[in-house]
Amino acid sequence: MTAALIDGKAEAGLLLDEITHAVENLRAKGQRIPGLAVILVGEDPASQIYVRKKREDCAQVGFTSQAHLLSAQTTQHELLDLIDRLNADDTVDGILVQLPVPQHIDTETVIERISPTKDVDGFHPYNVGRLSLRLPTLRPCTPYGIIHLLDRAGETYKGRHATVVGASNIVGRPMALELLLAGATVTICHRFTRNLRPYVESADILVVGVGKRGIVNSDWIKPGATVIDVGMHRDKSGRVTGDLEFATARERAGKITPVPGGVGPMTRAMLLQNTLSAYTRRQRSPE
Ligand SMILES: Nc1nc2c(c(=O)[nH]1)N[C@@H](CN(C=O)c1ccc(C(=O)N[C@@H](CCC(=O)O)C(=O)O)cc1)CN2
Ligand SMILES: [Mg+2]
Repeated sequence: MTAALIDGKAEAGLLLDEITHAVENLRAKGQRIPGLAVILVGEDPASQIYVRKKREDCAQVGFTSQAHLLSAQTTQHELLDLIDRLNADDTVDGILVQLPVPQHIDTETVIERISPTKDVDGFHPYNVGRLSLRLPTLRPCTPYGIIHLLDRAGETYKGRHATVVGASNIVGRPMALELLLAGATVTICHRFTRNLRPYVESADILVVGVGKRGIVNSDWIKPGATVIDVGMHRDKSGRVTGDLEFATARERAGKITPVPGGVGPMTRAMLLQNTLSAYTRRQRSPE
C-alpha cells in the first residue's frame, strides 16, 4: 500500500483564501482590520525566517502586522513592558512571542503576561485549560492545524486509538487534548515511556512530534494508519525531513503528511485563523 498524501500546503492555501475573503468583507463594510503583533528576542536565524513568513502571511490575507525585533540582551522586564503595551493597544488582536526565547527569560512568565484574549499561539494556561475542559477558545496552532488536516482527510475519532509521541507544551500535550476532544482514545508517549513499540503498533492515528529522528521506527506503523509527522530537520545540504523515515512510513500508512509541506504550512495558517477569531471575539466583547 502507498499512503495518500495529506497536502498541508494546499489546505493552508484554501484557509488563507477564506481568511482573505473575510478581510475583504470587513474592508467593504468600513470596519477595522485584524492586526497581529509578533515579537522576536535575539537573532536565531530560523526564528527570523518564521517571523518574516508570519508577517508575509498577514500581508497576504490583508491583516495589519507589527514586528518587534529585540536584541538578545533585552531584559525580561523590558519584554513584559512591551507585552503590557500591546495588551492595551486596541489595534492589536493577536500577540505572539516567537519561541524559544533566550535563556535569561522565563518562557512561562512571558506567555502568562499576554492577555488570554490576544494569545493567538494558544499557549496561555487559560486557553490550554479551556481546551482541556472541552471549552476550546484560542487553540495551539500546530495541533489545531493537525485536527483541521485530519478532518479534511475524512478522519474519524470515536472508537479509534490515537498515539501521540512527544509531550511538549507546543505539540504533544495540546495534541492529545485535541484528539480527546474529538473523541479518540488517546495514549501519550514521552521520554519516560519504556517500550514505545506497542503504542505505535496499535495506533489508528499516529502523531509523531519528538524533534529527533530514529525514535519511532516506521516499520512499527499499523498498516493503513493515519500518520502525522510534526518533526522538522534540516540536513547539511538544506534538505528538510521529518521525525519518521518517510519512504517506509508511506508504504505502511493509509494517509500521511509529508515534511515539508504537511503540518508546517498548516501551523502558519492556524495562526491567522486564531487572529481572526481573537478579532471577532474582541469586536463582540471589547475589554
Ligand atoms: N511562538 C511560537 N513559537 C514557535 C512555534 C509556534 O507555533 N509559536 N512553532 C515553531 C516554529 N514555527 C512557527 O513559529 C514554524 C516552523 C516551521 C514551519 C514550516 O512551515 N515548516 C516548513 C518547512 C520549513 C522550511 O522548508 O524551511 C514545512 O514543514 O513545510 C512553520 C512554523 C517553534 N516556535
Ligand atoms: Mg528560559
